[in-house]
Amino acid sequence: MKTTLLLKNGRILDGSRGEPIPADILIRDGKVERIGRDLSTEGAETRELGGRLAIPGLIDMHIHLREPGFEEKETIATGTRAAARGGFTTVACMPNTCPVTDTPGKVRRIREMNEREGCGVQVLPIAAITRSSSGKVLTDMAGLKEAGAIAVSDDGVGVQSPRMMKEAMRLASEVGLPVVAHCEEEDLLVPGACVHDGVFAKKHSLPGIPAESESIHVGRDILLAEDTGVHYHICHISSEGSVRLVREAKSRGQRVTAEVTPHHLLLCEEDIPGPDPMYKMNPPLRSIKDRQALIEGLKDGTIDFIATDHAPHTASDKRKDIREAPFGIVGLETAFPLLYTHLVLTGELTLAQLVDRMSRLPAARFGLSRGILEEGRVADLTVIDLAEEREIDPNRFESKGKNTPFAGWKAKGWPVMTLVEGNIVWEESGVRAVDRKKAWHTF
Ligand SMILES: NC(=O)N[C@@H](CC(=O)O)C(=O)O
Ligand SMILES: [Zn+2]
Ligand SMILES: [Zn+2]
Repeated sequence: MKTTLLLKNGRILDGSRGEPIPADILIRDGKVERIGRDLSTEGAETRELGGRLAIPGLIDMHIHLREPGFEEKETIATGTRAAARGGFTTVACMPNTCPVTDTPGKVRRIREMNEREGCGVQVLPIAAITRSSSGKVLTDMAGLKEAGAIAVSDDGVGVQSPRMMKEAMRLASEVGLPVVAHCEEEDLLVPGACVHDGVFAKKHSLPGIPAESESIHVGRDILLAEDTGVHYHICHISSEGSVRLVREAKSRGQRVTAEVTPHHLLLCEEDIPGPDPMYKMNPPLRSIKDRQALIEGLKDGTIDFIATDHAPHTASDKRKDIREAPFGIVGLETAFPLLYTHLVLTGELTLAQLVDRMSRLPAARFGLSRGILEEGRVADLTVIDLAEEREIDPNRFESKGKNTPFAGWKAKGWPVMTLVEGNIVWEESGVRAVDRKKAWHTF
């Protein structure tokens, strides 16, 4: 049942605007009906925002929900709750489940499971490029699209054969699906490679993953995509070389987009305290130079937006030796506060730029009619408390995955309420406490 909801005294910031404006938001029938001062409506359910920031619902185009097949790591129920708690109203889930999402029926099943078990967050399935993501036979992309897949990806592995990739791009272009690429050339990997092939690997005598194993695929795919006209999107871009290649392709007007994760923006190999699997993810944390190139690329638009690559694993998975433990860390419940605290408050990005790169831009690049907070739009929005500082405690995550290197970090900018299509899907108790001055971000 859709109700009328009135959010009082918010500060509204949409990535496309520069400054937040103080206003109330009236939501009716799942849409933003009015944004303005001193709104009132008989009988509306009301929330006092106390000057807190209201932004378009965050959008994460790269997460792993693990269901079906790996329910001990995450389920659609727990993963969508983690998304809602992190302020995300739309997430796109990768197909590396068991079985791999590689048929129209499996795409439909994810959507049905989300209808039944999800907490209300919009889940957009990404289907596989090749059957079982084994790189050999293309999937039925027309059928996948018809079933509701929004893109194709073999995330978890790179498509090794350039011929296969070229065929995939031709087909994807024909049916109108973006190709979302996990860029990794296996010929450049050594067995057990688990961290970036750099100073940390050397110090701990660990087999390394070279930066070129990513960038060689980025370069290859940009060349392959050129005359197919496909929308080619690069997952979790991590190296300076890859950023340079994307910048060059964009300067020629090619339809290439890229995402970067919070952890690659905030950490590099020098921040890894020891051979701890909590710092093991693919691609690995690279050099400080790579990290700086990612921040630069995000600022100048070479990198289009931020995606968490939320990759939950069990505690026993992550207790293994770093060579054996699986790659991946969770991200949904810490992304916004970490980036606000460590990129906005430090002056690297403006708040509006961060919001834009986590809402409007991912939506725009994938043609989703979301990510903008204005009258007449779908009421997907998130309320953020910019003032209160809290420590990251994985035990309080809604996600089953507690695998984060950010445990114990202090951050500000916590989501306190998340609305999808006008329904409150997550609300923190205590949100009503009002201390306007404290809640306002100073510009
Ligand atoms: N990023 C990771 O380290 N792991 C992902 C796979 C992937 O995104 O490539 C996973 O599924 O666990
Ligand atoms: Zn990947
Ligand atoms: Zn991934």
